[in-house]
Amino acid sequence: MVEKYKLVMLRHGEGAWNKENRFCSWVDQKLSIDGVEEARACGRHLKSLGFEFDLVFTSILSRSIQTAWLVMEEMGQEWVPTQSSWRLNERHYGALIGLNRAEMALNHGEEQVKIWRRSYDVAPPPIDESHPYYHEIYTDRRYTCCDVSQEKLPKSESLKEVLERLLPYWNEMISPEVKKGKMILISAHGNSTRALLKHLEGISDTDIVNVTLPTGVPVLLELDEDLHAVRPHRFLGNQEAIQAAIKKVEDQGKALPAEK
Ligand SMILES: O=C(O)[C@@H](COP(=O)(O)O)OP(=O)(O)O
Repeated sequence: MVEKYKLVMLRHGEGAWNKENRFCSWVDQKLSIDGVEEARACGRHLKSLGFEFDLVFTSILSRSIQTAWLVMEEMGQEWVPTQSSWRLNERHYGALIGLNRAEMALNHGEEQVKIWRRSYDVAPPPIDESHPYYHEIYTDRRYTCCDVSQEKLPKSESLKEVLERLLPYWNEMISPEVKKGKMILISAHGNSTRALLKHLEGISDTDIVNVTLPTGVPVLLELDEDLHAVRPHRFLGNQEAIQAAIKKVEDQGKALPAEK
């Protein structure tokens, strides 16, 4: 297979609740101080590699938008048009939103937490009106401007369901631009990026369990003319540091507190 297009994807820099090891999902947390630096470092790295973007796509959550701004500012490419959609939002973690992963592992077991976090077709229990963040999410003005009505927005999602709501956006808005030869940056989230990687690389339902994304690290995907990946995705940067960052994210689901 011959490489024809390149695509850069990104999980935003560390958010405040990533630091506290809480499921953040559709709660609109800002980047932590470390997350701001991760995003800036990512921009500097992409600049040093000579990337020139034509279009940026983000979710409608601040941490993904803020990351895109910082990356593009460091690159001196602030002028590049940006489009945002709820379809790139993080997976809706339902009733788990706001809960601490290590406490959940203590109460429900590490295996169950891994299933909730990384399985392909298991959705966490849905959020309902009694949940402390329900009203904050569903009365937020940003969800009145989506291409589906508020009542149709998810109350919890498996990775499969994330892919189902993301694919129309990929097919209609992003992939035509890639096919025009535009260099695209997608600044999104751990699980919305996993869903897209699964689709483009043809990762199996069982192998996707082992894909974890660290925050603030660019992911390069090389695609053929039909937009299939010609080789597995590559994380750009210091590979040893990236592997350590991936392990840290995986360890967030262990019953012992993750190392800071
Ligand atoms: O919702 C969240 O807390 C994390 C993902 O959590 P895990 O799937 O890693 O538990 O999403 P992100 O930080 O990428 O927006």
